[in-house]
Amino acid sequence: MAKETIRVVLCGDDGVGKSTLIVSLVKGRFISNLQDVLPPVTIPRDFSSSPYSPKSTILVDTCNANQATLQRELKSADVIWLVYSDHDSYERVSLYWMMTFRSLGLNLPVILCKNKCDEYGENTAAVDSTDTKVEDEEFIPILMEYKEVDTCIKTSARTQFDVNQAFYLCQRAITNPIAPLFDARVGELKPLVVQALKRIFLLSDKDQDNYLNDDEITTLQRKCFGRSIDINELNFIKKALSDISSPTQEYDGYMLYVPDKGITKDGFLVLNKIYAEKGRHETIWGILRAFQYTDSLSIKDKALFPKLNVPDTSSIELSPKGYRFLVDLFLRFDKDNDGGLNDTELTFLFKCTPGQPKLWSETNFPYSTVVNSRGCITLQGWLAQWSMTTFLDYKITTAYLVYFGFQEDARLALQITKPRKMRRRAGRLYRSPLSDRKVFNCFIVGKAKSGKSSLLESFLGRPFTETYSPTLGPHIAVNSLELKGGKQYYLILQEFGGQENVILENRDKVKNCDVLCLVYDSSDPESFSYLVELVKRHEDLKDLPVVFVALKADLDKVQQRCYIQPDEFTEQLFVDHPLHISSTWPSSLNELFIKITEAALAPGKNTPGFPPESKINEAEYRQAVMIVASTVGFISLFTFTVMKLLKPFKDGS
Ligand SMILES: Nc1nc2c(ncn2[C@@H]2O[C@H](COP(=O)(O)OP(=O)(O)OP(=O)(O)O)[C@@H](O)[C@H]2O)c(=O)[nH]1
Ligand SMILES: Nc1nc2c(ncn2[C@@H]2O[C@H](COP(=O)(O)OP(=O)(O)OP(=O)(O)O)[C@@H](O)[C@H]2O)c(=O)[nH]1
Ligand SMILES: [Ca+2]
Repeated sequence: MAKETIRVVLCGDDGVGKSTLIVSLVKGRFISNLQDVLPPVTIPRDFSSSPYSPKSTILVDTCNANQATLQRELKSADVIWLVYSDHDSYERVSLYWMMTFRSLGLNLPVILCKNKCDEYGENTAAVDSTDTKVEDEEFIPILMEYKEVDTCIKTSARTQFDVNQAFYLCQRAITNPIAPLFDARVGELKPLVVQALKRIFLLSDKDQDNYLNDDEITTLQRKCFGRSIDINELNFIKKALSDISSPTQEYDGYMLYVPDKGITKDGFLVLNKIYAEKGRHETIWGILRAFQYTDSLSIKDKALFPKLNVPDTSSIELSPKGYRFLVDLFLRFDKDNDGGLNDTELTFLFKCTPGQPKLWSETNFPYSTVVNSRGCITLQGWLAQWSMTTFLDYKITTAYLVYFGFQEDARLALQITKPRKMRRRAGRLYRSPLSDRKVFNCFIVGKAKSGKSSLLESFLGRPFTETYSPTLGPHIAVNSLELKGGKQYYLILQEFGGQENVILENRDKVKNCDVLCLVYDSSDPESFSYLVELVKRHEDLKDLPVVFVALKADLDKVQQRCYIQPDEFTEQLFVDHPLHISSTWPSSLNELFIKITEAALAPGKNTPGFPPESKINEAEYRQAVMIVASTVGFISLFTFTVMKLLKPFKDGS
């Protein structure tokens, strides 16, 4: 609840018992002959209050002698406790008080209270049973006419009858407001509430048979109210739903409850509507809040987008808990158990969300990942897709986990990888090996028509096609793969179409690239010079691990029309010669994807410009000899070392 303090302003005609009610509430007993106006009284939240109740509630007494003060107090109120006690003061409720509130421009909830009810019955015990009818007759026209009137209640400051309850209703008008839930004029739940409750029904219908069975209701009850439902209460609800949907009743023709199956979605909505009509707003709010709804009936941003401190060079991955939740979700929605989610199943899965993430439609989901022969996303693809989503924009993941009904803090479904460390060699920095990451991002760059898209498609296990259609914008593919030893990784491959240069100039994008895959068409003589130019143009790229690839190995290899041939070029950069592969040879592709992953895991070995360790040692050694050879001390030391090394040989021989 946003409000920490709420102000309850008591008003009503002279002598109706305003001051006495306040004292009665605070002291717990009746005191007569009080001063006209009491100073404001602050009542702190007690330990038994709900977490949504305010920290403190201020009760403000008023009198009618000073109109200016009265008006000022009314304007500062959060809720008005309007008291009357007899026929005359009742008449003035609509003739004077409600009019006054409206003319002052107050749009506040009003709790209408008929005090001194001890005077109407012979004794208090009798009051609530015999007098109810009269009260109802008095209250109904006011409730009908003034939507501001939240609830009506009768009290007795003398006998303490329902004084606490009246106070509670004042608080409730703020903490569990009815206005956002129910449209009193048309007598229906408001559309946003209906939408939220439908989503809650979907999430609670675990076995997805469209009924809430006893177990599901019990689980829902425990989630919302922290206790299990009483069997009698449950039977009462079922009977009530059956009764009101029987012939000639209000919901004749509706299916609200089906014996042995459970409560239907309509039944669930009608039940909540009845709660609203009966003034049990807090029950509806209890349900909504358990599912993270705010007072404006949207899901809390704090739940959708929890704060996460992510170091600049870390990445975000799904935790085992996150993967488990997504596996369960997939299996639950794969109704026909064929290992793929078809359109209907996907639509149903996304029903409790605002629709598929924008990122997904932009990346041509499900064709961004593995689909089966019927074009349905498989479990492998589903997990790969979420691994990619989490890597690219983890906020999408936390939000959707909440939409899907992830019960805990969405952060528990994620893990932040260690910040990337840098090492220094020969005066240059390079990326340290990684041990805690399993999702890697690889950029595939190369001349148009060199075969990048075909590579992405084969990565997803799709058959090779001869037809060429140029890639205009970015194109992404994600899949899992296993390295020797059985460790599983996810690899995101991206090509950029016409935007290649723009992306490679963007430092943030390059920072998030784990491996750069430089491809050329070994059957096209004009293909390699493109890469040489590209490496020259973007100096930054030399800090990334790179893998050179010669595509279309099934076609005849030609001499590259370039001042330097591919093998020579890679040698100059101290990286491996291009790997020759073909999208028509699956085993060669496998080799490549493993190589890419290994380059991501051990970036140092694949970063251009670093001679292999042995060559460095040789160079350093030669340098050392030159520096120290002049000193005699070194020579003896050196000789000593050599002798030590030689000795065991001698001994052994
Ligand atoms: N029988 C009965 N008398 C009550 C009750 N509450 C208040 N009274 C009496 O009604 C009279 C007026 O009570 P107050 O509390 O002064 O009324 P008020 O609304 O503050 O009146 P003003 O200060 O004049 O605006 C006192 O004599 C109270 O003892 C009640 O619940 N039952
Ligand atoms: N023989 C043979 N042809 C290939 C191979 N890979 C791709 N092709 C063909 O080469 C042409 C271009 O392939 P794409 O994968 O679209 O090339 P691209 O690099 O994505 O092209 P752009 O999107 O324009 O940059 C297509 O006609 C493919 O069928 C291969 O390994 N062998
Ligand atoms: Ca008073």
